Amino acid sequence: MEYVVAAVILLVVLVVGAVGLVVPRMRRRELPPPPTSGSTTTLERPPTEELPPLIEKPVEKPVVVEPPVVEEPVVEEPVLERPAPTAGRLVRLRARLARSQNALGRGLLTVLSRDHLEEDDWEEIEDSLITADVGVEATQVIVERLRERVRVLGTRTVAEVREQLAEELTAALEPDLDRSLNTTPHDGRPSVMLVVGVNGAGKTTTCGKIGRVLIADGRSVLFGAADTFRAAAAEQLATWGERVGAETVRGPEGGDPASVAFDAVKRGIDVGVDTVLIDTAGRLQNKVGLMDELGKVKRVVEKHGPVDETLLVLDATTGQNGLEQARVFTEVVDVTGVVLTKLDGTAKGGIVIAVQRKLGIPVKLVGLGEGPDDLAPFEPAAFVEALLGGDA
Ligand SMILES: Nc1nc2c(ncn2[C@@H]2O[C@H](COP(=O)(O)OP(=O)(O)OP(=O)(O)O)[C@@H](O)[C@H]2O)c(=O)[nH]1
Repeated sequence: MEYVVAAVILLVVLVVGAVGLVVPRMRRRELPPPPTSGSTTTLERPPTEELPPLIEKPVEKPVVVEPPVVEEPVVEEPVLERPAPTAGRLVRLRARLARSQNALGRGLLTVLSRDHLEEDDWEEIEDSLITADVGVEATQVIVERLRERVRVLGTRTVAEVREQLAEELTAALEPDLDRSLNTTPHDGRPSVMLVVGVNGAGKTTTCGKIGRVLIADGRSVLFGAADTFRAAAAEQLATWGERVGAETVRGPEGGDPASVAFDAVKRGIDVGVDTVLIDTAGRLQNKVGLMDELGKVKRVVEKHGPVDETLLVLDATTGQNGLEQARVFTEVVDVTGVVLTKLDGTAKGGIVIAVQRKLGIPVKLVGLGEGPDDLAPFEPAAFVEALLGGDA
């Protein structure tokens, strides 16, 4: 009997043990399969960074006391411009001229390339020059001389005749005339330059450009805004001055131009500049008024000493008409040089020859654009090359 009881107990123990082993295995089988190495499933790690820190340190933030923002006025140092050097300017600006002169150059070269120059051909050459505003008289002289040279030469090539025409045009421009500007101070005072011309011719702009030319060449300049008729003119001139570091003496709008001119020269003497440039008004509606005003400006300025240079500014686009206006000025003041502006805007560059011939005054400067450095000392040979549109 005892054996039976012992056997039953043993059986129960075995059964309980077997059940204990089987049940956990069955549970494990119900779990999802573990990820294999080729699977794209990504292992998700617990975001350790998101775990709360074990000990939270209190973050000490410095207390910043922002000063109140005080806006200081920005003092801008004026940046002075450096004008382009004047040497070789005409050659540099030649393209401007050549562009508007193409018709003349091409026309002339077409005629010159003909085998035999007949009477009609010479007339065609004359017409081309007259159309370019060279002037009838000057054209006749030029063509006559060219014909003579071609006749004497006998055989000729286009290049040779073109060269001879260039020489004749250059000769008509009197290359030996003195075209220098009288801008050197003397007798302990600055050189004084008056700039005159009809309104719109480009006086104020030219004054500014000349100032830059002089400064580029190492001179010191002072502007006198004696065009009190147009308030904007004084403003315009002062702006030119600020850009290159030249002082501008101005007067009240509608004030006495002679008084501004006088003050400008006085100031120029006091501060010891090299050149005083005086811009004047150019109302031509009333010739008597203009004569009176300009004459007075000149007389008053001359209380300080003689005017050294009087430049007449002429708009090249007004052609032969401009010549008549120019004459009025030569009657009032002793014009020593001509500035021919806006040559970039006309195909009639021949006006330079006509102006010099009619007025008997050298063209000293030419304006070839609105840009600040678009003013060039006049060089006859370089100008003619641009006129004919060939190689220099
Ligand atoms: N294309 C071109 N324009 C020029 C040239 N010179 C001057 N101008 C322009 O001509 C216009 C008249 O120039 P101003 O200098 O104001 O003429 P102004 O003679 O002083 O005129 P007033 O003060 O009214 O007597 C301006 O728009 C200039 O930019 C030049 O050589 N070429």
